[in-house]
Amino acid sequence: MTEPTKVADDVTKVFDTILVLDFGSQYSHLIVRRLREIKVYAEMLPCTQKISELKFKPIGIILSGGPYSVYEEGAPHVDPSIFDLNVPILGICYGMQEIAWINGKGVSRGDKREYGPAILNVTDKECPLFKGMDNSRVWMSHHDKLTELPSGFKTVATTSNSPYAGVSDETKQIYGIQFHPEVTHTVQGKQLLQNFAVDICKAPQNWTMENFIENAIERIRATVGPTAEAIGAVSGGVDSSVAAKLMREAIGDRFHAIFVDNGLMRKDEAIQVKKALDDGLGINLVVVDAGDEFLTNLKGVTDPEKKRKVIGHTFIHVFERVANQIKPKDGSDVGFLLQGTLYPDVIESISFKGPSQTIKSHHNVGGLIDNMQLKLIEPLRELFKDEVRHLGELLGLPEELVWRHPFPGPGIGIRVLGEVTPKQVQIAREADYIFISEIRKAGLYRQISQAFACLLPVKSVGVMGDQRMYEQVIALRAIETVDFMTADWFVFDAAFLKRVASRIVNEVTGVSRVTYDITSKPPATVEWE
Ligand SMILES: Nc1ncnc2c1ncn2[C@@H]1O[C@H](COP(=O)(O)OP(=O)(O)OP(=O)(O)O)[C@@H](O)[C@H]1O
Ligand SMILES: O=c1[nH]c(=O)c2[nH+]cn([C@@H]3O[C@H](COP(=O)(O)O)[C@@H](O)[C@H]3O)c2[nH]1
Ligand SMILES: NC(=O)CC[C@H](N)C(=O)O
Ligand SMILES: [Mg+2]
Repeated sequence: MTEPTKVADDVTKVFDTILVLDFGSQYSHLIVRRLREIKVYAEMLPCTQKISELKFKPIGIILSGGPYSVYEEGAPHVDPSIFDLNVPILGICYGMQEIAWINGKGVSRGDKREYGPAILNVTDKECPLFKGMDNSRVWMSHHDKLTELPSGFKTVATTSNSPYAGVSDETKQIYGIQFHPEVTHTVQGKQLLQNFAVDICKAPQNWTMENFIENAIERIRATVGPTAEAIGAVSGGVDSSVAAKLMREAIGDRFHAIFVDNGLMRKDEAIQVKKALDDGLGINLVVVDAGDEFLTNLKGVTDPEKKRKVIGHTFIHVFERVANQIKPKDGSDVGFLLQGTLYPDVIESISFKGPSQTIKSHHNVGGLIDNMQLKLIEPLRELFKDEVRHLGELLGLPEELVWRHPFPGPGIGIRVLGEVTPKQVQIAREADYIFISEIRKAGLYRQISQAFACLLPVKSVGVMGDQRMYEQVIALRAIETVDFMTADWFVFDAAFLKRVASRIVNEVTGVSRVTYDITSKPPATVEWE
């Protein structure tokens, strides 16, 4: 008998990991991002993490910045046993002040706040942290400062305002910097993080999606076991499609995907999703046509929040009904539920929000878990969106699917302002189709983060073929964004907008006017409802 392959139950057992301890800086997650970009695996945990309860031994630790002052009562402090792990440590801003506070308490409020660029002067050219760096711009964001060197440390870099811009204790491999290497304004920030991770911590630079895939599939197999079956809701969006494809690779047709056509999808979407997932990727897909149910429940509802609730509840209802009809071959019950949770969701739930606030619990799709008592599988929970896209490409998902603009679960339901009726949905859908087709034709689809058409519940006068028209208004929205938290409107050339407007009023019955939304987020949100 052959020994079963031993499967690591956690990514940190396969990839050497740098631990980022978060003190609540708005940039903390960027430290993780930058390390991943240089193929070093990193995970973030709150600064209050007890080292004895850590599931893995990191190869290095980074202490992030944070809004507090180390000398304040109630300020967060790191578990001092990080210093007993004998791994390199890098403190950034608050992180450096924390190291100084622990090693001599020389931290106090500076005369003036320093926010913005400074020029780095590397005074110790031998310091491995600053290898290849000098005279470049770094980004500062602080008010507190070191008043003296922590014991055992020396100065390795300065700026005109910060005599302790970089400090080190090379025998213990502990480093501190006052500026933020994780933001792109720090020109050689990535170089510094690479110096720390690769040269000082000896990180192997093996974090690639090629290396991730195999292990992820093995981990799913080990979790689900040889006979159990799993279900998952898929939308045709990139996250759920990539997660579904991994499940398919891991457990074949013991994975059942459910796609709910809520009648609020884009034109031909249900057909396309079926074609891509079922025919294209061999995923066991159940398509549920529930359009009537959604539209019936939406009758008379105009309040945006109420609409979202109605759509959400109907979705859970339909999903549960269909899930209960799926019976595994061995007569048992379905045991697992797939969810496409990504690392930003995880980070949001573990970020350090301050001593007085409780840490937010993980939010997830539709409350399915509470109701369904299924065990959760989240194969993408360590990944950022661009990593998921790369994974999708490697798994052979079509480009069209991998680079699809995000589409909200409530779909056209929140893009028809006012009451959602089949007729209104049809108008919004046709206009959206023309807009997106023209964007594709112009080769702009990948430059734009998200684009769609909205139907406004106002009427406006027009004239067409000598006849008076009194019809509705379509608003077009196209945005550029990195993270969808902030966004700016996309600048089309006038000829493009003319073409789209003319096609929509000519081809879509019920529209007399087209406008283009030129509001940034904030203050406007991406969706109109
Ligand atoms: N019409 C649908 N049918 C089945 N599941 C759905 C549907 N719409 C949304 N979902 C579920 O809700 C989850 C969250 O949707 P969300 O839009 O955030 O992610 P996505 O659709 O997978 O990816 P993307 O962010 O690229 O749209 C999906 O992953 C999927 O599990
Ligand atoms: O799955 C989703 N369910 C929703 O209820 C939902 N509401 C907004 N969005 C998408 O989130 C991003 C930011 O949108 P807002 O600026 O409108 O909040 C944009 O990409 C929106 O399309 C949703 N996605
Ligand atoms: N960005 C930071 O980490 C700031 C740390 C500390 N609150 C200061 O003002 O210096
Ligand atoms: Mg989606």
